[in-house]
Amino acid sequence: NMSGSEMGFRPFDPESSFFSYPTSLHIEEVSASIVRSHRETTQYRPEELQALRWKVFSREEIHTYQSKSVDEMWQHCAVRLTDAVQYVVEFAKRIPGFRQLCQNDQIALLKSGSMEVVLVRMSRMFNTENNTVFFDGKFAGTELFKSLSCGDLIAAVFDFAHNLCALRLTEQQMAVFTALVLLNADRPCLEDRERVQRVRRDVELALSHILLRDNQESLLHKLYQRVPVLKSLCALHMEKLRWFRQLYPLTVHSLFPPLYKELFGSDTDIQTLTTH
Ligand SMILES: CC(C)CCC(=O)N[C@H](Cc1ccc(NC(=O)CCc2ccc(Cl)cc2)cc1)C(=O)N1CCC(C)CC1
Repeated sequence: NMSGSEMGFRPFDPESSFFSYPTSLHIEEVSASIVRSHRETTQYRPEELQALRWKVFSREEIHTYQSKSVDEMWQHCAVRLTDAVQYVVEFAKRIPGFRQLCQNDQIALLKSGSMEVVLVRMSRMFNTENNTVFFDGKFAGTELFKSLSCGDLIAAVFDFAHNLCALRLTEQQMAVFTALVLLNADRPCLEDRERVQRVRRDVELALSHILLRDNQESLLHKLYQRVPVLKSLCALHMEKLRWFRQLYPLTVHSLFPPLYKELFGSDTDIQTLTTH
């Protein structure tokens, strides 16, 4: 008969790292709690978006958007963007371990990660059949955003949403993936990277556990491959925003939502993020 160690049992050794390794029950709890937070903070459930799928803007409605001035349309999108970011902030606060990070690190992770999560979540409201994204209650094609005059950015946003949508992530996979996007220990200005890494480790295990259970381990590699594209898309957003702010400083200063400036502006005073 096989000896104890051959059968995979280890002698009890409280000093070994084995006992700090989270149990699969703990990992189940982490993924269940992240999926619940995701459901509570995504504004629309998949079945609702499915039902709205073919509500597209009429030619007249598209024309109305296209006749807006550049700064008017930017302001309109900034409000929508801030709205989406607000829900991501709520989601982050409910990720197990996030609230235990120091305030500085919570803000640093949100400043650098919330836009990325908005862009990942956008793939949930993308219709790959007619290349439209959900906006203002209906589905819109790229032509609707013409007056933003940043066609390259809009094309990149639609491309990214299309490719991610094609992976057909389940809500659970999306929930845990977006938690991983936020819990990035390599972000700038973090005070306690090891702490972020520890919180991240359980979420990494949760994602592998979910993909293994769904028999979709190949998805892990595909998701990690999308991360650099996500980063470049955010960088493009920031670049365009700097371009816009140079052209319309007053609009950004007085008409953009405060949260927007805190998150994407350079000024560090972050009141809205931490209070609500
Ligand atoms: C009801 C919820 C389920 C929908 C949640 C949701 O994800 N909404 C997004 C948020 C959003 C908004 C704008 C962008 N980017 C741009 O418009 C590029 C130019 C730009 C950059 C910066 C500023 Cl300040 C202003 C304009 C990205 C994402 C949304 O409203 N969208 C999707 C993407 C298109 C391009 C615009 C409309």
